[in-house]
Formats: sequence, C-alpha cells, structure tokens
Amino acid sequence: MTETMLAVAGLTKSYGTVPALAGVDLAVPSGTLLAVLGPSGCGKTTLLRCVAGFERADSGAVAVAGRPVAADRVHVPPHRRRVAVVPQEGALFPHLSVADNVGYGLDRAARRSGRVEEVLALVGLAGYGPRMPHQLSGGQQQRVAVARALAPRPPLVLLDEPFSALDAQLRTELRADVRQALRADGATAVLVTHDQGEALSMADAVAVMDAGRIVQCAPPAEVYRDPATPWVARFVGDAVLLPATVDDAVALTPLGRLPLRGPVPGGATAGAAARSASASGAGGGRAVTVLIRPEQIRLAASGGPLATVVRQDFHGHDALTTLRLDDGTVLTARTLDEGVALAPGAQVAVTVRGEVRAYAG
Ligand SMILES: Nc1ncnc2c1ncn2[C@@H]1O[C@H](COP(=O)(O)OP(=O)(O)OP(=O)(O)O)[C@@H](O)[C@H]1O
Repeated sequence: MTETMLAVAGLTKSYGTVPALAGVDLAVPSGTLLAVLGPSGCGKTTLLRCVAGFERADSGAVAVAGRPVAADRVHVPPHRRRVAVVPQEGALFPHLSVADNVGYGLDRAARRSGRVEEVLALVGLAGYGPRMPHQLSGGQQQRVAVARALAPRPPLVLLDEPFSALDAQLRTELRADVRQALRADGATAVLVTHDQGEALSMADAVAVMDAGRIVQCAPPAEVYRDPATPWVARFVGDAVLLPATVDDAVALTPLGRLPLRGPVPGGATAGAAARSASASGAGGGRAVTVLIRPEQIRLAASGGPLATVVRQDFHGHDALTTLRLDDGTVLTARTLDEGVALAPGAQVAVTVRGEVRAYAG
C-alpha cells in the first residue's frame, strides 16, 4: 500500500477576522507531486506555511511521514519537521559556492558521499559546484535551490511558486526538468501555484483551492475534464458555460442536443439516467448549466446552428474565436485551421465534439 507522506486534516487558520484556511483536508501519497492551485488570496501560502511550521494553525492536524507535526498542543518547529522549502527566489547564500549551498544541510559523511554532485546532476547542473550564485542565471539559481532542497532526502519538499520570477520559456523548461528531478529522486512534493498550466503539466494531482477550502482534488486530466463546479471549470482553463435543460442524459442547449458525461444534476450518472429514463419513458427537463471546452467546438460552412464571428485572438499555436449565436449566446472556440473564413462578421456553423458536463442550476 502507498504510504501517505503528508496528511492534513481539518486545518483552519484566521488572521483576525480574515479566514485564510477554512477546514483543509489533504493526503499526499509518497513519491507524488501535488499542486495546490488557486487564485490570489485563497490561502495557498498559509497552507504551505502551516505545513512547514512557519505558521501555527488555529485547529486541525498535520502529519509528515506518519508523524504528527501540528495538532492540538503539538507544534514541531520548522527545522525539526524535515520538510524542505523551495521559495520563490533569492534562496541561495550569496557568499557560498553552489556546492556549499547544496551541501549546507548535509552532515560531513553525506557531503563526502557524492550526494551534492548527484542532486546537481539531477537538476541539470553537473559540474557547476565551484561557481558562485552571482555567476548563475535566475533559472540556474532556482535549479540550485531545488537541488539544495532534495539533497538531505527530506520526506517532503514544498515549492512556493518557484518559477514565478522567470520568463515564460524558461518557466516551461524548468517545470519539466524539476518535475523530472523530483521523480528521479522519488521525492514527495507539494507545489503552490496560481498558474493553471504549471499545475496541470507538473502534478500527479491538483488540489483546487478557493476561499480557504479545497474545492476539488484529482488528477490533472480529471480536474480539466470533470471540474467539480462551474467555478473550477472557469479557473482551470477556458470554459464555455451555457444554460440548458437535461432530458434523458442529453442536454438541450443553444447548440443542439449534446450527450452528457458524468453525474447528471439531481442524481444518477449519465448512463444510469439514460437507462432509467428510457425504461420509464420519462424525460427530465431540469434546468442545468453545461460546460463545453473551447477545443470541443468545431466551426464549418454548414451542419449546425449558425453563429457570427465577433473576434479572433491569435495565440501562435492556436486562436480563440469569439462567436455570437442568433439568440445572443456568446461562446469561444479554440481554432487552428478550420477551413472557413473567421474574419469578424463571418457566419459559420457550430457543432460540438464529444460529451459535455452539466451542473445544477
Ligand atoms: N500575516 C497576515 N496577516 C493578515 N492577513 C493575512 C496574512 N497572511 C495572509 N493573510 C490573508 O489571508 C488570506 C490568504 O492569504 P494567502 O497568502 O495564504 O493566499 P495565497 O493564496 O497564497 O495568495 P497569493 O497567491 O496572492 O500569494 C488573504 O486574505 C490574505 O490577505
């Protein structure tokens, strides 16, 4: 059975009257990376600081590798938690070489064992030991910070927006390399970020946080495909949310009848609802909100409800095309080369590929 390396139960923390954590539960299995993703001010940093021991929670419990480090009348100080933290930037001692920075938390035997060189190689900096921090780029400095965190093989590594100070290209490169280094070392890690792309691309599981609570915790593909709420859908990627009614596990939408995936608001899963509805001959007709991802929307010369192109935002790898249906509904399609003209004012037919998710109300 996989060991739970970090267990957080019922954690609450307020600053005066401001609740930062409103009852957080989390379990991070050994050897996995969990991303805590949420908007500014939702409590991510507070959660990380409570786990690290820099902050005392008001109630709840934290256990690392099965050992309680925070609970009622328990507060293990940060340096005794064996939790390593990689901060946003500026983490290195400027007067120490790269090797001495990485070896800082190691005893002499560990330093002699070649661990410093091993973790530097893991983060792609083999041979950089003698350099001083000021001789490194920002990205290389963050790599050293990750190497230093990994060096003593802590049960848990916490990464606090570690790439936020880097430019886009470097960030993408570093995400992949740091993910690889953590995996190769078998580390268990929690990454705090407000960047959806970062969470989805790096993590084994994503905990989406809003107003001091975890709203959903699931593998990245599940959070994207089956967001727990319309809010999560909008926060984790681009979302088209349309009013609809549900009938026989099919949603009746301004874009026509669309097959439903997952739970149907008001009860059963889509498949079960379809079977019971067809057995009884009954139809639902409940009002719902339907989620469609922009990449599900196809534009063609004919074959579906007509829409007018409002504008196109070019993103290089694709474009987001905003459209308006005759009834005024506005939607966004992710387009590449649709084979139809998409200049503002053009009329195109809209179809939807695959199943959609419905939410009550
Ligand atoms: N030391 C503090 N004193 C008072 N209020 C605080 C303090 N630290 C955080 N807060 C408040 O607690 C809430 C959660 O803050 P926190 O920093 O944990 O959010 P966050 O999700 O990490 O935000 P960001 O992404 O902007 O860093 C916010 O409303 C914030 O203003």
